[in-house]
This record gives sequence, C-alpha cells and structure tokens, in this order.
Amino acid sequence: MPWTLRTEFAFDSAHVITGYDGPCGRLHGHTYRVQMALTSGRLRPSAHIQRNIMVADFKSLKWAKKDVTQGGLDHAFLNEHPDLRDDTTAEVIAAYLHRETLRRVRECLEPGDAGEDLRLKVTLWETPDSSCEYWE
Ligand SMILES: Nc1nc2c(c(=O)[nH]1)N=C([C@H](O)[C@H](O)COP(=O)(O)OP(=O)(O)OP(=O)(O)O)CN2
Ligand SMILES: [Zn+2]
Repeated sequence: MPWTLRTEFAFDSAHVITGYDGPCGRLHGHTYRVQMALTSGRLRPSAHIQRNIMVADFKSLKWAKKDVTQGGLDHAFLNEHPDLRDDTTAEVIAAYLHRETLRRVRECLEPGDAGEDLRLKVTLWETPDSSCEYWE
C-alpha cells in the first residue's frame, strides 16, 4: 500500500480488571498512549477538503483523546463504557479503538466508496513498557 498515516495521542482513564486477583483488580488509572496507523491504496477528500489529497483527516483518528462527555475516552471510568464494561484489558480497549475508528473513518467516505483498501493498526500503551497491537 502506498500510504501509511500515523498519529499518536494520549488519554487518562481509570479502570478495574474485574475479578483480577492482584493490584489490577483494584481501582487505578493509566495515561494510555495510542498510535493509529492507517494504510491506504488511494487518496480521498475529507470533511474539510474536497480534493483527493488525504488518506483520512488526522482528526478522524484522534476522536478518543476527547473528554468522555464529548464521546472520547479521556477522564473516563472505562468500566462504565458500554463497549468495555468488566473487561478493560489493553487487548479489549485496543480492539474497541480499532472497531470504532474504522467505523468513523468509513462513515466519512463518499457514496460508493466502501474503503476496502483501508487497513488500520492500533497500538495501545497501558504503561510506558506494556502495549498491545490490534490489526486485521
Ligand atoms: N495481558 C494483559 N495483562 C495485564 C493487563 C492487560 O491489559 N493485559 N493489565 C494489567 C493492569 O491493568 C496493570 O495496571 C498494568 O500492568 P503492568 O504492565 O504489570 O503495570 P505495572 O507498571 O504495575 O508493572 P510492574 O512492572 O509490575 O510494576 C495487568 N496485566
Ligand atoms: Zn491497569
């Protein structure tokens, strides 16, 4: 694929891995770091520009850094999130970020463009030395 768009951001959230026999089973928080890598075989317009000059708008990959009251994951209690609930591992959060980001990117495509060439890899760091990658 000719283009890979990469962007990184962070969000701060609290969580409990429900049922975990150890410290992660108690309420605690992380500054999660995320890298989104979106590969594409062609360039497209975005919500802000009509010419075919973007893989996707960087803004569309960074929705999760918004406050939880604005639809993101910042300053959230992740266990209250309807897509996460008890299972707030890095694996489950990374899969959710992947699913929701691709849904949002596809929602912005022009009629007739299914975005079959788009491939997304999400890397989520829960701590500076522990991360999870999710891609299809
Ligand atoms: N496969 C997974 N294992 C663990 C996860 C996870 O999401 N997936 N999460 C946790 C806890 O949330 C914990 O807060 C993070 O674990 P860890 O990297 O061990 O963090 P520490 O900084 O506390 O590590 P130490 O090196 O032990 O100090 C646990 N496991
Ligand atoms: Zn944790």
